[in-house]
Amino acid sequence: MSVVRPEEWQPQGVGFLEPNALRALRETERSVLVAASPGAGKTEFLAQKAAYLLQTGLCPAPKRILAISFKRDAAKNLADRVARRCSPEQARRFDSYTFDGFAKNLLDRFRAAVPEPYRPPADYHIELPDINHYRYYLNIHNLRTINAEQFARKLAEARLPLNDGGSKIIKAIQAYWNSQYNDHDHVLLTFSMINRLVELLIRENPYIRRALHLTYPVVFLDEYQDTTFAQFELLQTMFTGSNTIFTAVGDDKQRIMLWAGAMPNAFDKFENYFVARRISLNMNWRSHKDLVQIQHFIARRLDPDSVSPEARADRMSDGDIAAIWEFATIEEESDYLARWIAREVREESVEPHDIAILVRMRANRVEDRLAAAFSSHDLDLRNVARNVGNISIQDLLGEELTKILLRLLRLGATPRSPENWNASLSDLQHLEAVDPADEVAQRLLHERLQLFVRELRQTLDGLKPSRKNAKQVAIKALDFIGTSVLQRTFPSYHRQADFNRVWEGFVLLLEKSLLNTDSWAAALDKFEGIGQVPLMTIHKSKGLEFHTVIFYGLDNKSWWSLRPERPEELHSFFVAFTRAKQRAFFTLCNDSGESIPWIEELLTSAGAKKYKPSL
Ligand SMILES: Nc1ncnc2c1ncn2[C@@H]1O[C@H](COP(=O)(O)OP(=O)(O)OP(=O)(O)O)[C@@H](O)[C@H]1O
Repeated sequence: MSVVRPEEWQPQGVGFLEPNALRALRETERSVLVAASPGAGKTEFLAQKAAYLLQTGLCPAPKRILAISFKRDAAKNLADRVARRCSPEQARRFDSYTFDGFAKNLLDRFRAAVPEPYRPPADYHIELPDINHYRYYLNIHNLRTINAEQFARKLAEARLPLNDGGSKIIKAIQAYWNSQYNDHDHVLLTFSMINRLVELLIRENPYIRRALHLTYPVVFLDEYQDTTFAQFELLQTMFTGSNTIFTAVGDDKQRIMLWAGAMPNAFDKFENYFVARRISLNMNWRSHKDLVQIQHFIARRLDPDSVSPEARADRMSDGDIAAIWEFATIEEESDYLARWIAREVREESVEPHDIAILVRMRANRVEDRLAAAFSSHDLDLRNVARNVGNISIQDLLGEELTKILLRLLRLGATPRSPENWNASLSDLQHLEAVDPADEVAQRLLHERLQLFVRELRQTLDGLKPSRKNAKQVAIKALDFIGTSVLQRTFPSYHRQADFNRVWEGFVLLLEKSLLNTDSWAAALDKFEGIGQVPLMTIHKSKGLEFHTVIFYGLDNKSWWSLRPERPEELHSFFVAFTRAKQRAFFTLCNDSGESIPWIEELLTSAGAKKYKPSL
């Protein structure tokens, strides 16, 4: 693999990077904190910096880059961007994880080294509790005087081992750990407990620490503004004393996880601890000038010092770009949205998956409300938070197993697909650990894939694309790859229960996608959400972007917490608004609640209109 000289390296796949982005990219001696507004290209910058370090040999093999994002699909998005810009061998040295995924991976690999009495059995179960879980626990254990939110926060932050003679809350936390470990055949761990276990494991184990230092000279942190105290502490425990250089990107105005323990002073902490250089980006590549102007008006409410970014995208539509749509009834609202989206798809050629419906909470309820009207206009609504088995659709799509099997199925379902062919070949090389320079082995791999694709095409040609045939087809693809090969290659599938969760979700979603579908190719599109209108909470929309965003429910009941005295809610509002490339609309329905005057005033002063729409 040829190495590019650093001074000759050029940005990959984009025209150019702004001077500050280049400065931050070439800074490899010191940690950097890149602070910038929505759409400034922070995630893209990380992908470019990864390409720079990998292609110039500044991060030489076998050393790797560790990238940590907040959500599974953000980690996937970043890994995909790097894969598009680098050779497969280079891209494989880019480890893109979520915080939770990385911590769990370390726990599963080094579980035997976790000190007693905290060492969990290999078949521990993962629990995803909400606040009611803690309320219930405190209630039944007569600990009602302890506030559940405070308990959850402290549980996430308290260092292990817990001190026996500790305060009341520490004693309650110790009792909680005991109760989760009580039944040895059914030990239950939450991700915050896993974080604490791994922090203890690494603190106590200099060998693991050293291995981390040697493996990862470079660490990236995406959406850094929402890092929690426990996550930051884990990073400190892992990398203190190393030469690892950190690059964090984030936007203070998009901090939406304060309720979950995000550090309010995350940026200062980073600068001080890592002696980092702070660099700002000044462009907005996502949205056009008129929309950026409205965004900036809202941004100034969050931070009076915020600087107006330079908009780089073109405006593509003439009509309204931001408005509050008012409706009398839920039926009227659902009908209008369905008809409006259907018209946009038909007449303006906007793809259904490029029009997102965002909600503050309770996406399932909104899905129930909208589904009938949407289907009567031949629109499919995809609620990405819905679970298929025990995994959400959004998470499932970020899984390696999903990516590998989907590519194979696409090869079987479409006559020609060079992109999937190359990607599948590269998957096989990786899974079978074939040396790219070994021509004989490469040819054999090629022939194996060719044979399989021919067989799969024959199978699919003779098989009705129906729900009952989904599993048979999925098994065919899985058998070709081999369960044990996947489990050996990806640490997150080592435990059978983790593998099964993803595999079962894959089969269930394939079955679902085959309902009322007349071809295998169309079912795979449905599987990926192509041609469907996504519905998600603001939290799930972080880091994503859409041609048009429709925020559903700008009323005082659907968004009761949107009050001037709760700045973090305005942050959420800002995140929702800034997902739009071209237009952002808000619905207000009298059946659902009353208007929120201060936010309406903010929007209308920024340039948005308010009216009762009709088609
Ligand atoms: N240098 C560039 N040239 C052209 N397009 C770019 C460039 N940088 C980013 N983009 C595009 O701009 C959009 C926004 O980029 P990105 O998602 O990286 O922004 P971000 O700062 O991470 O946004 P947010 O904080 O809102 O999630 C993407 O579509 C990306 O492909």
